[in-house]
Amino acid sequence: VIPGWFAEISPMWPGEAHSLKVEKVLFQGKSKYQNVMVFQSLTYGKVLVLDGAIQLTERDECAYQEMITHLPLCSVPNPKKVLVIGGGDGGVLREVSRHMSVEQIDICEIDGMVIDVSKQYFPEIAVGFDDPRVRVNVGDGVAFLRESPEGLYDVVIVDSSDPIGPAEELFKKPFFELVARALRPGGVVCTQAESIWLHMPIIEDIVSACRQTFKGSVNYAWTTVPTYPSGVIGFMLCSTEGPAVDFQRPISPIEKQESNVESKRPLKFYNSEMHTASFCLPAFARRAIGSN
Ligand SMILES: NCCCN[C@H]1CC[C@H](N)CC1
Repeated sequence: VIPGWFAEISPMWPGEAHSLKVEKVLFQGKSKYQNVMVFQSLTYGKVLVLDGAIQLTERDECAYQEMITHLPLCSVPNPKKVLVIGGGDGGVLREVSRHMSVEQIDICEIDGMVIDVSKQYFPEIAVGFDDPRVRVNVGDGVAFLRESPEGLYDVVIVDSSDPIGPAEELFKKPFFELVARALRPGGVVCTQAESIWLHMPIIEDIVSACRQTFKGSVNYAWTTVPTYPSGVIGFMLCSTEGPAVDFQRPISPIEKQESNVESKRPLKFYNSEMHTASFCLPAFARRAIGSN
């Protein structure tokens, strides 16, 4: 370890470790589920770390939060009911609240410390919790879905950490089956789906579980996030049987919504071209994932 630097060392990405120069550690804690740390970096703003894995930095969180949210929400007409599993930093909530058609935003985050720490150190991200449509549940997303009514949600967003630790169950078929049950016909789920450079075997397992579970379309999209391992992150976009969803052509371009939020805080990353482009895969990934 180099003094003054945070190195993201993990068995999830052996032999490599993205590093950020640390100015000051602002918070260190241990919740019921994981180690939580916040530090001020020299060039990426404040950084949130869970069990040694970078969850977000102020400088590039826009790419992840905007893509994971607007890829699903701009793929269905008039989304009204949205569920976020994970997402305790509030960034996805902030992005969902841009959509004026949305009436109800449920969130189920397992670790209350993540919510508290985000509100204290990342107010620009935790602002998502202020939206009156948001209903917060602190608990396990699997249990939440077991208790939620069938066919309730238009969109489910699974904004999870990595499949090591509290999020492990969120990458397996039984969880996807609970998500499919909670979605309306033609409803859409978007999940955090790791890196095509680092996790092809994991992604292939996720894709095959999703193909067995979601009888609409199953697509993989990806984008660039400099501070995530290998500098990219992917998303599974799946729809249940019902009205067809064409993920590659956004039907409700968010940029054109007359929401007052847009004027106050314009999108930094997502637009319709990036939406369509995010489903284009390099040859090795297309061969492994396929597309339909
Ligand atoms: N809501 C914060 C983002 C959580 N997703 C991250 C994706 C990349 C992982 N290595 C760490 C979590």
